Amino acid sequence: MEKKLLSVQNLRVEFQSGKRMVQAVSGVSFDIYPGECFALVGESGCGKSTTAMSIMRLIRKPGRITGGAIQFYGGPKGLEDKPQDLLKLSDKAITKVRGKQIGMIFQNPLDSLNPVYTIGYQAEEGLLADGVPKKEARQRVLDMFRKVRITDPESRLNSYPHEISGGMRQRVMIAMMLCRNPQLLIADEPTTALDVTIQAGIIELMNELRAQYGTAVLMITHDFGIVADMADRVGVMYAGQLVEVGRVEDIFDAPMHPYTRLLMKALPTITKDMGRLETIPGSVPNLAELKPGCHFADRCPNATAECRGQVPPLREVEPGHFCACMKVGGGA
Ligand SMILES: Nc1ncnc2c1ncn2[C@@H]1O[C@H](COP(=O)(O)OP(=O)(O)OP(=O)(O)O)[C@@H](O)[C@H]1O
Repeated sequence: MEKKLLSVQNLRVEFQSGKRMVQAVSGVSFDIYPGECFALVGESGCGKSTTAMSIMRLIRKPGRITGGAIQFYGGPKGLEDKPQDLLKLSDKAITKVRGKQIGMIFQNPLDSLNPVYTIGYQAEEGLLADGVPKKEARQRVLDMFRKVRITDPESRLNSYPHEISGGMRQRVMIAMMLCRNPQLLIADEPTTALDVTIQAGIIELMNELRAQYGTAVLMITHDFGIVADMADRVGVMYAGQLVEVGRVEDIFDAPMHPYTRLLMKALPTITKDMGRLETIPGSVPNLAELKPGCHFADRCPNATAECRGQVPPLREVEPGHFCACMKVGGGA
């Protein structure tokens, strides 16, 4: 069996909202293999970012990880046989994993960059923390700036974050993360804030770098176009749960879950040659008031009484293709 890099097991995260608990992530499990791109997709509020932030242990109050394990097999010298559970690491130990072994880029790079320090200083900081000598750190940053095609990289080192464009800032972030040679890069909607043409360049760049460095990517997106361009496998999230997981070609050719099918029909990138755009009737349930049974039942064209009885488990319906629906593959 292929070795895993990361295994998220039955992750649960909740947020306290006044007196109520919002179940942002309810029992999510998935694996990421070395070098692959796994995409988490779903409508806004379904728990994608919360899942990603849990891996980095960046959930802050009023949020709390209430259950599960996040087994990480990455080590300083490559894959380890015995994983470490990121949820059990001390604060000091997780700080060493963050950035060095698992990097993360966000929708808005300005949230991660400090406005008062130059880009060069910030990019070198991580490498210096890894014990790389100053001169070598500068050279590595410069080499990576060239790789991500930052124009005039030497003078960019002395620029402040607000002095460069949004697309260039995202290139800087990618360079900053990849120069530390992480085994996993988490990218949370990295191109959503950018113009379409700039978006395409960033996706192309990420694909190139992934091929070159063998970095696995967890891509968080609501855009199936990006999934098609980048992902090897996809996990579709709905109301804090994974409802379908499979290879990208299987999900595109034969989506199994009614939510995945409706989500794909509702996307302009998928339907542009097929005519009318459809919308998914109803709205995402309130995560503080989840009813028993399948969370999609109220919006599902196929739902019957049995769907409201219990949450359908994610089952392997075909090799490598998992679905959580009572009506698919002979029920629960
Ligand atoms: N700091 C917070 N306080 C309270 N609730 C939160 C907080 N952060 C997230 N949530 C709730 O957790 C749920 C999942 O949010 P999350 O941001 O993970 O979803 P998402 O799929 O990434 O959506 P988006 O694409 O809009 O970021 C939502 O119901 C959201 O309201």
